[in-house]
Amino acid sequence: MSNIAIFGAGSWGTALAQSFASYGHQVSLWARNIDQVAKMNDNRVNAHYLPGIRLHDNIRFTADVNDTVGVDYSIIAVPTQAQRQFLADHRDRFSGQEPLINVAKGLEASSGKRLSDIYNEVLGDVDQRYVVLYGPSHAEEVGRNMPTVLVAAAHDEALAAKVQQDLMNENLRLYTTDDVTGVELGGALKNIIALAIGMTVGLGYGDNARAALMTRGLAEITRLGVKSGANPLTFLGLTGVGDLIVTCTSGHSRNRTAGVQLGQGRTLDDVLAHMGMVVEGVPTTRAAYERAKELGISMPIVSHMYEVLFNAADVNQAALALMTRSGKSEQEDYLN
Ligand SMILES: NC(=O)C1=CN([C@@H]2O[C@H](COP(=O)(O)OP(=O)(O)OC[C@H]3O[C@@H](n4cnc5c(N)ncnc54)[C@H](OP(=O)(O)O)[C@@H]3O)[C@@H](O)[C@H]2O)C=CC1
Ligand SMILES: O=C(CO)COP(=O)(O)O
Repeated sequence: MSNIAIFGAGSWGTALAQSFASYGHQVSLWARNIDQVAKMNDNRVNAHYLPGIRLHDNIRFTADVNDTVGVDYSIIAVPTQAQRQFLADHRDRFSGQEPLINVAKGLEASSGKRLSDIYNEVLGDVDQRYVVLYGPSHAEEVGRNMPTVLVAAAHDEALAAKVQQDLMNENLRLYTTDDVTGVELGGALKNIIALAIGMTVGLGYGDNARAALMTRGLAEITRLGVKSGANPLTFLGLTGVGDLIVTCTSGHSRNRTAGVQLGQGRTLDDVLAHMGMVVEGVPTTRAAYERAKELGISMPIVSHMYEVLFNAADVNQAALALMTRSGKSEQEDYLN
């Protein structure tokens, strides 16, 4: 059994803590808010982020990152836009040898960068310690030990295999890959499509529109991914089509929920102010839009999402513009 530190006691960090603790691992769950730590200690529940679940006795709570030195694995579940600063603030804490497992899904809005790039920039070259653990997985289910299948991606295949061997349990199956780029892009970009799908729900569009958005969204994700050096097959896997399906179809999804509210006519500021949880697809839309421009890739859904989110474009007009693009060949258009 392993000693695991999890940084970020939002819904995902807490759910993973519960899953690992339930199967015998010792988990330290770090939150920045000392009052939240005290409440979790007293009540053994994360009332805001994962209500209704009694947290396992193998989890200890802390607000001190240095209280977690010497663990076998550090798992970082702080939202994407906060990770650069979080790592910089605690650079010494992360200067050890243990694997660093990132579970946040997104691209940095200010730079368009993937999280593996940010880790290397802030902590020095940590490619040999870096793992990304993604897949179709809502916290509300993982926290209740409902069957879930993820992918551990690492440049060092032996490290991915060690994570698989150490952390897999009967309700959390892990696959491995060395395609860090593909896994990071699939996990980040599906949130944009889930926002778009939510909008179609809010607008009263039908199942046909949603199936089309998922399929053509996957084409855009694959296009950006392949141009960035990813293996195209990764986008047919758990962290591509798998995560796209769960996020676009589940009532648990924060991105889809935000999209529904936007489709119903609420403003972005209002939706984000009342969500109470992170909506990664919003900043990632900005990042993906800029990356697509830099790389010269056509990403029409992402471009229209950018206009709707940040330039107050009308969502019905955006849908019409997508429907009336010039005719294309499906296969020829897939990677071009
Ligand atoms: N929820 C899910 O089902 C899944 C989420 N993910 C990914 O995990 C990541 C975290 O998401 P999730 O747990 O859902 O988010 P939540 O909104 O549930 O929680 C966010 C957590 O991050 C903390 N936080 C916010 N800003 C900072 C900061 N600057 N420094 C340190 N901590 C900070 C919050 O603390 P505070 O309360 O003090 O603000 C809170 O504990 C996201 O990238 C998401 O895409 C991946 C798979 C599944
Ligand atoms: O990544 C997720 C599911 O795999 C969570 O998606 P949301 O952030 O939209 O809830």
